[in-house]
Amino acid sequence: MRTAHRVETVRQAEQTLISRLPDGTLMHRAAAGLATACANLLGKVYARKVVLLVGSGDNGGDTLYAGARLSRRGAAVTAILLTPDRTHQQALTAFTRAGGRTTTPDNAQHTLKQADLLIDGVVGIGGRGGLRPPATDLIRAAEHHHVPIVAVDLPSGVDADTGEVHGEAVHATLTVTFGTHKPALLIDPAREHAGVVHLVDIGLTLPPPEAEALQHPDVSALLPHPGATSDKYRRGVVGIAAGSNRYPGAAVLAVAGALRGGAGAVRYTGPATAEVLARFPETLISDKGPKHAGRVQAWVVGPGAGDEQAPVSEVLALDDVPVLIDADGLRLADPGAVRRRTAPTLLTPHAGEAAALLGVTREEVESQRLWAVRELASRYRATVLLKGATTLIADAEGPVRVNPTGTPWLATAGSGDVLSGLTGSLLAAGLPARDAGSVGAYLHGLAGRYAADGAPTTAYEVAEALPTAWRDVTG
Ligand SMILES: NC(=O)C1=CN([C@@H]2O[C@H](COP(=O)(O)OP(=O)(O)OC[C@H]3O[C@@H](n4cnc5c(N)ncnc54)[C@H](OP(=O)(O)O)[C@@H]3O)[C@@H](O)[C@H]2O)[C@@H](O)CC1
Ligand SMILES: [K+]
Repeated sequence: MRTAHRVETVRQAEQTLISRLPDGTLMHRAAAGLATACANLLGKVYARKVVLLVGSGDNGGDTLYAGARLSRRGAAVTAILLTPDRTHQQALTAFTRAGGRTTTPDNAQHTLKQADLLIDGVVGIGGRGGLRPPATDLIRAAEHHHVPIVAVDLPSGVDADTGEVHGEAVHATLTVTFGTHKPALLIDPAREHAGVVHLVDIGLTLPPPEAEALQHPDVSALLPHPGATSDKYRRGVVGIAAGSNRYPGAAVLAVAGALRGGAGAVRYTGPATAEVLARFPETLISDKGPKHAGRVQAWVVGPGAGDEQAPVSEVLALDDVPVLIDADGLRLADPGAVRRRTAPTLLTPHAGEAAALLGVTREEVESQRLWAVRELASRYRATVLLKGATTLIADAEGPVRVNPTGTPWLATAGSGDVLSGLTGSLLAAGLPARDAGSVGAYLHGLAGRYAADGAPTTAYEVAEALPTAWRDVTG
């Protein structure tokens, strides 16, 4: 599990540790890890041209100490001091003693153009707002000349706690972060600025995180495993109330996902019975609507529903069964009925649907994803899975789960229907809503990568790749 903590939490952990250690220990640990990561990226250090962009805080201090280490290993290191009168003095002394040179922003263009590497020490967890001049022009020049950039702790200009970006921010090749990830390193749009993220352990003891990203072993531990005695009912039956005369395909795709999600059986109700049975004869069919459909351990409602209100209301009224609401169902669901539910409810909007539910623009959701997912969870008293390049899964409180496995190829028609069926199946198999959402998104993203393999793919192929993703995770 990768975990991310807010700035305030990091600072508290730092204070606790610092009081027990000699002065400067943490900064030296950070700088040592940073220098090693830069050396690994460079391949060979000797005679390489390294440029440091040094801001006014400890982030600049880390950068100068790392620059000193690289200089001692034979690199030609030049520090551009953005605010010379506010530079970290001890670090600057160490840097110049190690043979590093300094320059001012006005004289830096030529040095930058020739650099093999730029280390971004403008600002770290103490930053507010986007880049400021003259850093803005220098970063633009480095990006223009394709100089690889290593960001120190965070890409300068991003908001550490929220992943928001107000103004311009560095686009790093590699971010070397200290002690723990920060939410911005997991959550878009900031995450896209971070490149590869490398964590340096500096010995902090940390409380529960603000955000967390599952990895293979975490997902494997959460997946349902049938025992010798489980029959189809013990493994869970998932009900799918989806599709309409206009969108029968959504029902087929939701069932396709549900059949690969670990439930023992899939029960379908809706107008696309013929289409579903033609593709999946193993589906149990009910023509009486959700209320009288028989035993079901979780319902999925909404994919391709069009304007069919009745199934959504019926499912929401089933108070002892977990429910996943997707797509048209989100628009049709009565917010009061969702809030009053006592069994778990999982809402799975994309940014446009989330915007409609919140009464804001899609752009506002895209730029404030953490806020949007938390706000929806709190307004609806539900678990919310906000789809996107990095899907977020949140309850009103507790760590937000960030799914790292997505691929842009998943932005294809019907892909969300597969996800809703799959996730509903995991709910029926007994996973809590947050786990079902995060495991569903993880497998779905991985399946998307297998199905696409670098080329366009279809939602149906994503569903077919789910067993491969499952085996990959558990193997
Ligand atoms: N905590 C830990 O465990 C450890 C922390 N460590 C390191 O310390 C870093 C935090 O250091 P920090 O607190 O000195 O803040 P930092 O990020 O350098 O910036 C503050 C300065 O930047 C300025 N400034 C603000 N916004 C700006 C902008 N947009 N553009 C330009 N400037 C801007 C602001 O000035 P002002 O806004 O007042 O003008 C202020 O002077 C952390 O990220 C890590 O690298 C490690 O050594 C190991 C242990
Ligand atoms: K930085």
